[in-house]
Amino acid sequence: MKKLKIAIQKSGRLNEDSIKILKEAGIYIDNGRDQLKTSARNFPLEVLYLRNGDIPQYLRDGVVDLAIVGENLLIEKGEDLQIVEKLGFSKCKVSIAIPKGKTYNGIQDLQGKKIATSYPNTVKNYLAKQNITADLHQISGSVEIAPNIGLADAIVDIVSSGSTLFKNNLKEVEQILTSEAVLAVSPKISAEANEILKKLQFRIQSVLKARTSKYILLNAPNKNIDKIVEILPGMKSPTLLPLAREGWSSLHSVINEEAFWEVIDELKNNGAEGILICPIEKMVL
Ligand SMILES: Nc1ncnc2c1ncn2[C@@H]1O[C@H](COP(=O)(O)OP(=O)(O)OP(=O)(O)O)[C@@H](O)[C@H]1O
Ligand SMILES: O=P(O)(O)OC[C@H]1O[C@H](OP(=O)(O)OP(=O)(O)O)[C@H](O)[C@@H]1O
Ligand SMILES: [Mg+2]
Repeated sequence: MKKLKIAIQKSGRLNEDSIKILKEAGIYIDNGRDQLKTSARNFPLEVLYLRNGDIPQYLRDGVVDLAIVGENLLIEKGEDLQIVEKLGFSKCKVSIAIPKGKTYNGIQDLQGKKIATSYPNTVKNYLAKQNITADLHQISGSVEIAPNIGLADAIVDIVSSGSTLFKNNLKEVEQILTSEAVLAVSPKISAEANEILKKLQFRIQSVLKARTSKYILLNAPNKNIDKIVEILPGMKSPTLLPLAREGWSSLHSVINEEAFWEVIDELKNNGAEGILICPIEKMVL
């Protein structure tokens, strides 16, 4: 039987969450500590554990059909590759940072300066748009140390919590882009593999939808039901069940987690009681 070939990062920031999202989609694979290639037990999927940085080329060559990769890396060296799904984890920024003590009046301050980065194309394109030319030094890691050892005036690197910048006495002055883990597809994917991809994508979408949604149950006086239905975002027709208590109903619905706390207050102000919020494992639309 034909299998879909997926690349996931062998080790690093993307590895664990990549395996987790497949697992939540009901696809079980080994973690790749010893093997570089494995097959899913219950889905036509072959998994190759690769370096994040090598993945764009493997996609381009058709060595793998798809991959879970950092969006920022596709911007750096895979702009020709198609993203079919944003996966919502490994969120970060790619930013310009300079020593804390230095003043910064704008991008023109970087004209002719030395910039250390692992993402030269991203930096070049960003600066070119603003008519700035700088002296780029490509290094593959520990970029934040560069200004402290006299290698550069500024750096461009990934920022998440900001703690690496802080520890190295640097401050963020420009945000170039935001990134998250994405599912990217090879331009050489076969029709047969594409059919399996559609099935995988459907499962992943169910997982992602469930991750951002909560199931809500509450009791409310019948006279306030219309108002409460109005408050609950996104649900046109919630389930209503009569309670043994005269004049009251139980209302069930699905709400988006982000809107959640604001709505809870409004619900309480409108007489809602016994509010339960439950996680949803899968959401099939
Ligand atoms: N601190 C972070 N917080 C959130 N996401 C991050 C962070 N650092 C990196 N990422 C994201 O995870 C991806 C992988 O980063 P990681 O540092 O694990 O590997 P890498 O150095 O890009 O690659 P390789 O696997 O080739 O060694 C990055 O492209 C970025 O999208
Ligand atoms: O803002 P923060 O939360 O501190 O995260 C940012 C840091 O995380 C990444 O490095 P990583 O830890 O992946 O190490 P690496 O350089 O070996 O890839 C990135 O290159 C930054 O250095
Ligand atoms: Mg890293």
